[in-house]
Amino acid sequence: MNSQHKTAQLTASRTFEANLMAFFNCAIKTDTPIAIWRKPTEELIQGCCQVSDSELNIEDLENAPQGFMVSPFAPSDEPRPNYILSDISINEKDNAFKIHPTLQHQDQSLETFFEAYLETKEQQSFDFRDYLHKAPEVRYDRQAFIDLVQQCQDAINNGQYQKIVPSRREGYSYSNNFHPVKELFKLCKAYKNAFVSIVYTPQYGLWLGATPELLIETQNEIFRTVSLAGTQGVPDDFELSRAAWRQKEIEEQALVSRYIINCFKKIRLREYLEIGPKTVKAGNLIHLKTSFEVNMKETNFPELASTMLQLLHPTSAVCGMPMIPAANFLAEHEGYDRECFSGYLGPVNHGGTTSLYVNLRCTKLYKDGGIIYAGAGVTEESIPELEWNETEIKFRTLLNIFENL
Ligand SMILES: C=C(O[C@@H]1C=C(C(=O)O)C=C[C@H]1O)C(=O)O
Repeated sequence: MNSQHKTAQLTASRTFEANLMAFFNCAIKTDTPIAIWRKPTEELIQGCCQVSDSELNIEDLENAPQGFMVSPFAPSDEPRPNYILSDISINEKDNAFKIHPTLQHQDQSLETFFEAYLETKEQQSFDFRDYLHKAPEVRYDRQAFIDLVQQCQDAINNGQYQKIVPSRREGYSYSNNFHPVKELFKLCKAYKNAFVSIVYTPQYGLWLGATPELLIETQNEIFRTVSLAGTQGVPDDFELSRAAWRQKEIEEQALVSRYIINCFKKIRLREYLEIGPKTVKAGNLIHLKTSFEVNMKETNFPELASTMLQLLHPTSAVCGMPMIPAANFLAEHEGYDRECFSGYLGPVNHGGTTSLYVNLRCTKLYKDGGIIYAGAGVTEESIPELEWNETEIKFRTLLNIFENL
């Protein structure tokens, strides 16, 4: 049977959630890079995996093949693979696997994947945990984070920095019926304005998240980015018109906006639309957000996305200002490797659109539990205990959903 007929058979008469779960399980079992995502304000859940074995490092977004980009926070000396090709894809609307045309004739990897899929689908006892590594031990240490915030402030007061964004991580255990795909469906329902995703690659492991922060988007000739900072925890029924911000948050967010404008200046881009700052709700939190929009055709910047990606990441929303000294400060003092937390990820060249998000409100999943990550922007006005509280409420964005079975 050829793969096309087989894939039609594979998905017939099963719900999308069941197909997606089997797709995910099969990818984990066969160590195949996979991404599943839902964009903010959209309903459509989509997934893709790469069965061909090229390891790609893509910098040129404009000419990239359809796929999913995932990149860690810290730069590396060697180019690392950062791409999952869309060899096999599925979406909620069609509920059927699609095979990328370039693969139709090179079927061995497809055959192998779909055989494993059929086998996994029937395997009642399948447990994704069996294929993951054990979690590193992470000590709960409130004082260590408070001391780190204090160190950031001392450095800021010495005049070298305007802002530093320290972060921390914490371990948690799963309930028995925890499954990443089930959690993704719950996150999609709870957080309409978030980019919700699962990513697995042999190199970076398994990540699940619901981020409020767009890094860059291109949709036909329109380029977008945002500056997002300032955080307050709010109840479910909070009305945005009641939001009040302290000078600290207003300045902290303005700094991120200035950073973006400076990047535009560096490349002599003068025409952009700036909207905000506005208060936006992201789950249990509110933030200040300014949106920037550029018409790439009118300004004659067809490769703006690739250029801005190089200039923007890591923004002063997740690293600090000035960027390189702040990144060095964090590498020296933060005490752990952020891996994909506060890196970026998202679909590239799907129907003329590329959308990359900052990987926040995310967790790495292991055999015996998860590790959750959060950071907080520190300026000279920060109160260390409040920055600790901010990381605690940021953890709740995901943990409230996981616990609410
Ligand atoms: C670093 C994080 O968030 C960033 C920092 C924020 C802040 O300091 O207020 C707000 C949104 C994000 O840009 C995180 O969520 O872990």
